[in-house]
Amino acid sequence: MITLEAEKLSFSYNGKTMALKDVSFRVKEKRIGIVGQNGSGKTTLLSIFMGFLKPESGKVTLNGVVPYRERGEILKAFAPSFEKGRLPYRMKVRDLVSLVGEITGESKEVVSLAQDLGVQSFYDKRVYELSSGQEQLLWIFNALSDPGRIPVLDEPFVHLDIHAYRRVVKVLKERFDSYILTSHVPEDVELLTESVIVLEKGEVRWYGKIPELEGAYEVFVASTEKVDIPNVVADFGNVLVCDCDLGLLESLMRRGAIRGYKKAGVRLLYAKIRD
Ligand SMILES: Nc1ncnc2c1ncn2[C@@H]1O[C@H](COP(=O)(O)OP(=O)(O)OP(=O)(O)O)[C@@H](O)[C@H]1O
Repeated sequence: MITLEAEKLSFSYNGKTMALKDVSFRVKEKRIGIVGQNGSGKTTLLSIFMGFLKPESGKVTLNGVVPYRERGEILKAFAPSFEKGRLPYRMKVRDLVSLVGEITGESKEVVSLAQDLGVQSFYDKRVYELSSGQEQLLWIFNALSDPGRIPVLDEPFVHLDIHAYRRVVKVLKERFDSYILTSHVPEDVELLTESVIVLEKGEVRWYGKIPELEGAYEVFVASTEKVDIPNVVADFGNVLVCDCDLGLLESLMRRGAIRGYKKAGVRLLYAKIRD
């Protein structure tokens, strides 16, 4: 179980950009998602929990440990994957995988993980030769390869194609019962986590267990179709978020006027965010 706690936590870069403002929450869960739009403060929050950044004010603990005071303790228990980190750039991927196997003492599992993630398809490349998506897969592999540590994944899907995305989702769902991940995509955190912290412009908009989110539906329409749907909260092109009646949606479905609908979940919180 992971317990993330923050109380009136604030952080600014260079004393200017307020990245987190008076953020408070307590989340206890095995799989936790941090979700928010670009620039909402996800990486900053994760960096504070990993002990890489010290809060300007307020309190923060991860499993009872104050991260910036005991970063060593945190990194013994958690394996962060940050896109902006460093990998041994001249090394061949195959050698890197072997090295990780030696370090963890779990060579067989490590090779099988590399295969399941699709990393073996670029074994003969050196790290500096990798595409963005391949490098990201390697970062994910790195964070997932130590069985003794809980993975912490910052925007793991951002450069991945649909096949790589599905492989990573499968690996996470089948092999890992505990991790923290950030994403700007509500559906990703709904698919992979049980509790979320929703950030909006450096503040917490909502936190808690995903099934506790009630209300509106997402309605899928073809872009050419003109459908009269009441109480539209937000319009994302051919996905509308509406606070409407289930009976109405069922009748629209029967008439073929809409393509489908589902509970809006985390997307409802996004729908209410205004630029
Ligand atoms: N090194 C930095 N120096 C100055 N400002 C920064 C720095 N890193 C982030 N910021 C600012 O802090 C705020 C939060 O950034 P952060 O990277 O935490 O957001 P994010 O939610 O992870 O964004 P994204 O989804 O785009 O990765 C933004 O306004 C960003 O411009």
